[in-house]
Formats: sequence, C-alpha cells, structure tokens
Amino acid sequence: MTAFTFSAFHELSCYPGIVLGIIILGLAIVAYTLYDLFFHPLSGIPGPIGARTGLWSWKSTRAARKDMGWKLLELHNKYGTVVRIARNEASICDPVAINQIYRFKSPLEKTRFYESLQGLDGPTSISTVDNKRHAEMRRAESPAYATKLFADFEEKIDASCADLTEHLDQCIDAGKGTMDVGHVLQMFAIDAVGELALGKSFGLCATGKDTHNWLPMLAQFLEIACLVGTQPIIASIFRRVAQMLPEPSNVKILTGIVNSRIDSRLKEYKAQETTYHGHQDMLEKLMAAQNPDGSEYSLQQVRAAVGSVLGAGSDTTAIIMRAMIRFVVGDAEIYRKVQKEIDDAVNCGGIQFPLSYNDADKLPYFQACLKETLRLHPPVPWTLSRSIGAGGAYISGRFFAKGTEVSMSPFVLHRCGEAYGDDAAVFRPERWLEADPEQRKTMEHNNLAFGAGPRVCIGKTIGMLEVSKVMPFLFWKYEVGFTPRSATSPHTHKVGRAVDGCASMAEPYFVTSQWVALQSDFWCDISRRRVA
Ligand code: HEM
Repeated sequence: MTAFTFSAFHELSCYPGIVLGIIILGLAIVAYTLYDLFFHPLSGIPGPIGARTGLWSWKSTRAARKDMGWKLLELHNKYGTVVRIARNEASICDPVAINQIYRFKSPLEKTRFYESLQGLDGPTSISTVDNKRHAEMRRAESPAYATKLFADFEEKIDASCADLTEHLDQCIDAGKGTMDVGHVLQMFAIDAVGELALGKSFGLCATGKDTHNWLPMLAQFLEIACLVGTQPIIASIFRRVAQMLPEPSNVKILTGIVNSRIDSRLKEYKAQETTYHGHQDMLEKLMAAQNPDGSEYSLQQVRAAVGSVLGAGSDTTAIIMRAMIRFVVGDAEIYRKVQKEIDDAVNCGGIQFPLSYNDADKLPYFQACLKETLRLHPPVPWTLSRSIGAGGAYISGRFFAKGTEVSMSPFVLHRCGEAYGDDAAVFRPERWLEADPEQRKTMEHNNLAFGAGPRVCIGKTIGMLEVSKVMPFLFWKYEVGFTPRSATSPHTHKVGRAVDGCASMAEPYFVTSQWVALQSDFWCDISRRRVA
C-alpha cells in the first residue's frame, strides 16, 4: 500500500500541472466551504452542515427519497424557526412570515425551482418566475376560474361524480367491494378536470380503468420535475433534452385528446361565425384570453393553460379526498359524527343530492373535517420558495439579503404550535367549531395549503367545490372500512406510511412526500349503506 502510494506520488510529480490543478481545486473547495460557513449572508442560520456548505443538496436528497415533509419538520424541531436547508435557502416556520414572504406589495419572485413545473407547451402561471409576466397571465386566465362559471362547474362535477358512483356500484355488485380507493379517486379527479377544462370527461370512471396509464405518467412527471427542479441548471438542460425526445405513446394519446377537443371547439366557433360562442365554461374563457398587446391567446398558450389545470387540479384534489377518508374513517367517533350530520340533513330535507356548493355549508362538522384535512395533509408539502429582491427584506425578525431564497412548507407550518396551538399535530375538527370568529380568521390565514399572496392557487375554490360536493355524497352512500393489511391482503407495501412518515401496519395507505404528498396502495372495503 505504502509502495503503491509512493509510486503514485512519484508518477504525479512528473506532471506538475496536474498536481497544481489538484491543489488549486482543493483550495477552491476549502475557500468556498469556509465562505459558505462563515461569510455567506445566511451563515448565521443553523442547519445541516452539508446543506450549509452547499457540498450536499439536502433538497435533492429529499426529492429523491420522497420524504420532504417529515425530514423538514425534524430540522425545524432541532434548529428552530429559521433553518438553512441549502447554501442559499432558509426555510421558515413562523405564521408572522406569511405576509412577509407571500406579500402583495412588491411581491417576492418565485425561485427557478418552479420552471421545472412547466409542461411541454411552454410557460404557465405556476411555472413563471417573472412577476410581471405572471400577473399578465393571471389577469388573462382568471375569467376561466370565475365564480360566474360555478353553475357550469357544478353540473360538470355532478356528471363526474355520477360516473364515479356508478363505477363503485358496479364493483360492489360484482363482489369487488375491496378496491384501491386511492386509484378510483384519482380517476375521478382526472375525469373532473377533463370536464372542467375541456368540457368533456376523459371517461376513466365510465370505463372503470386507466387504459393508457395516465395516472402513473402524471405522477412521474411531477416527481421528475420536483427532483430536477432542485438543480435549476440540470433542469434547463433536462427540459431541452425532453423536448427533443419523442413523446411516449400514452402522452401522445393524452395530448391528442386535448388538441382535438380544442380543435372541435374552434370548428364550432367558425361555423357559428360569431364572437359569442354560447359556452359558459373554462375552455371558452381560456380561448378568449388575451395577451397584454390585445392579441388572442395562441393555440399553444391555450394548451399550456389547459395543461396547468390538468396538472395542478387533479392530483391535489384526489390527495385531499383520500386524506379525508383516512382521517374520518380512521376515527370511529369522527366517522359516526360525519355520517350522522349528513343523514340528519338529508332526512330533514336540509340538503339533497347532487349537493349544491351552497348547501355544503349546511354541514359544519363536515366542513371542519375538510379544513382539518387540508391542515394536516396539505397536498403540497414542499417548500414554496421565493427570492429576495433588491434592498433585501426583514422576515421573521431577520434581515435577508438580495438574492437569497426563503420558503415555507405548508406541512411544517400547519404542525407549528404558534399557528395552531399545542395540539397542532392532532386531527381535531372541533378546533374550527370552538374558535371564535377572530381565532378562526387567524387559523384560516395560517393555512398555506393553497399557498398565499399573488401566487395563491387560482383553482382553490374549484378544488373546494369538488371536494365539498362529492365527499358528503360518498360518506352518505357508502360504508368504508380499511382493508386489514396482512400477508395475503392486496397491498403492495407490507407496512403503511402516514403523512408524517410514521410506518405502521394499521396505516391504510403509503405516503411519499415530495412536491405533492401522494398516497398509494389505499385498499378499502366498500359497501352500500342502509340509507342509500
Ligand atoms: C385541494 C386542491 C388544491 C390544492 C391544495 C392546491 C394547491 C396549490 C398550491 C400550493 C399552489 C402553488 C402555490 C405556490 O407555489 O406558491 C397552487 C397553484 C395553482 N393551482 Fe392549485 N391546488 C388545488 C386545486 C387546484 C385546482 C382544482 C386547479 C384548477 C382548476 C388548480 C390550479 C392551480 C394553478 C393554475 C396554480 C398556479 C397559480 C398561479 O401561480 O397563479 N389548483 N395550487
């Protein structure tokens, strides 16, 4: 060994240029590390040493291992309110910081992470970093999300809900009441966004299957986007390469359907030779959207905007529906209360199905369960990161210099005592009913599930509309039990994993925590209830 080392050194000494290069590289790494640790604007903030030196990407590791929520919570429990999670990024867990980071006045720009959420048709409101460009897009596209269209949205969601329950009934009648409910709810969510964004369902629930494997494909897109997004330079190369590669066949089928629905709407308009097209739906509003110079949205812009509804509106809604079943059915007393509230409201004629969005407000305990679900299982647990602009900014009592990045994770904030009290980690719907109006307002404000400020989810009300209309019907019509996990059960995972990372045989599904906190393997035993 010694002889080998000596001879290696001897050989290297014949190449002084290489030796000098190695020494310079070593010194550069040491200098870079010392700068990051002691002189970088974030040097005073605690965090894992690898992340602070920038020699190890803590966030890429989280994206690869899909364990962001609970690992970030561990860091905050260890280091406190402000934690350095990358050489240039601090994560903050403080409700006071919401209005400072996600402010309306001189808003902070999104970080380049978001560029990776861009689809193949170009920039969308979620992926656009530049605030001015984002504001223009948001203004152009907001009529497609307006409350004026709610009558149309309700009809479309009712149609998708009818397909969903027909599918569930067929399964039960065929003796297949034990099913992966998570998968079925994802099919519903895709169908519903198809109805909303394109005026027609994709028909997954109606046919009972995801024929073209779109569900795993969409999940994979988000996972890869999140992973490469943690390395913006790699992400931009990746995007360029991806654009050159041929589309996989199932993506081709999906884009083909999107394009043909837009084309047929265009043909319909041409045939009518009128600017008023008669449809009061999202697609019409997106096709009528205008750029700041007054030009109409190009077909590519319409496709990108439709794509962002499909991408941002399906996973998130399905996640909330699964989580709500998990929390409600998982606690016998809460489940009984939810069912009783709905049964009583139906029996006394207070509500009827299909449930209107307004009538969903007549179910306060159900609504409290929904808020509690959004709190403990926010569909997006990832850090919603922003860049500090010129002049720097004071956040959570600290000064952050221009160019540094700050972020908050909905998952972490929602478990913070300052935001929700000492029992923040407990699913307790009563907290929303016991709170006085002022406390409720504060709790609502501290809920980051949809983001906050000028970049807040534009589809928030549509998402709430879907869940509020469909879930009471499912709780009323069906009895749900978790299929016990055993060596012979249909589960893929031997042990389940909760949204907080805890592994247990009793956990009915398996959660991965990345950009979204996705559940899989959610096997339930479904039967019809007596009242149906
Ligand atoms: C429970 C359901 C939903 C949740 C929890 C949710 C959550 C979020 C979050 C966290 C963001 C990003 C905020 C940020 O990065 O700061 C977002 C943005 C967005 N969401 Fe949602 N979302 C939901 C449903 C929907 C639906 C149904 C649609 C479409 C119909 C939608 C469309 C969008 C769009 C277009 C954006 C980008 C908005 C912008 O940057 O202007 N979302 N959503």
